[in-house]
Amino acid sequence: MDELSKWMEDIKRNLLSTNADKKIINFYETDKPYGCFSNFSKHQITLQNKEWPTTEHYFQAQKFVGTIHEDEIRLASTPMDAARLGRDRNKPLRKDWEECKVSIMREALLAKIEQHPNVKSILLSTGDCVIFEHTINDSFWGDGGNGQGENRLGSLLMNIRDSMEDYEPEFLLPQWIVFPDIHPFSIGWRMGIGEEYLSYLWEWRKKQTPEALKEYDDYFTLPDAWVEANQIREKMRNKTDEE
Ligand SMILES: Nc1nc(O)c(N)c(N[C@@H]2O[C@H](COP(=O)(O)O)[C@@H](O)[C@H]2O)n1
Repeated sequence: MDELSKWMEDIKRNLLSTNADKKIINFYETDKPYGCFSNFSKHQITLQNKEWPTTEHYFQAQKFVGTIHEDEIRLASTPMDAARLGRDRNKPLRKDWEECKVSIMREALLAKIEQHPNVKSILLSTGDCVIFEHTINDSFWGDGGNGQGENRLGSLLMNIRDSMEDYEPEFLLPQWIVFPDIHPFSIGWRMGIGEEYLSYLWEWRKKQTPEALKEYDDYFTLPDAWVEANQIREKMRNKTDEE
């Protein structure tokens, strides 16, 4: 690599490593961005020659493997029902549950990711972001809502992501997070570091699937100043078209 190319690579590396602490994806509700990471998301999996409506159904049923409760949970109408049945302590919980529950969760997540290419592409698109199941309802699988939880579900997702063959750690935050002081109408987006960043962001976006970009755009919502600027731009464009 020649001197100039090396210098440009260094600039790019420095630019993309800023704001690393903001590379965070919180998920929980299935109807919110990155909700496909939740075990309650409606992604059917096939495991052990059986179909499971969600990873939650599979996970909860494995607490009673080999008993009538396993199929009872598999056939539950919703993941919430499956969780309720699985948490019923009147049922005979398998003796080794504490030792095997994390590997069973991993098995279920792997099946979901391998059997649903859209979930796989969304997971891969998170690059080197830290993924949290963000909820006060769970301090083992989730982050406890205050970051003090163990976040085992988020960690498993990251572990699977990072070991995938086509994994690329690159993840670019939206421009308004990286350069909050550059106004949407500023010349700063058409020259210098702002323009440079937009070109990297554009290249990165081109590598993502439409499903992954939808999650990204829904998660990183435009700040008011950018919404207003886009509306003004749109008005100006329409006016020019009319003339
Ligand atoms: N929706 C919901 N409500 C709760 O109260 C929860 N703890 C969770 N977390 C999810 O529950 C599953 C594990 O349940 P167990 O408590 O180990 O039976 C797992 O899918 C967590 O992500 N979700």
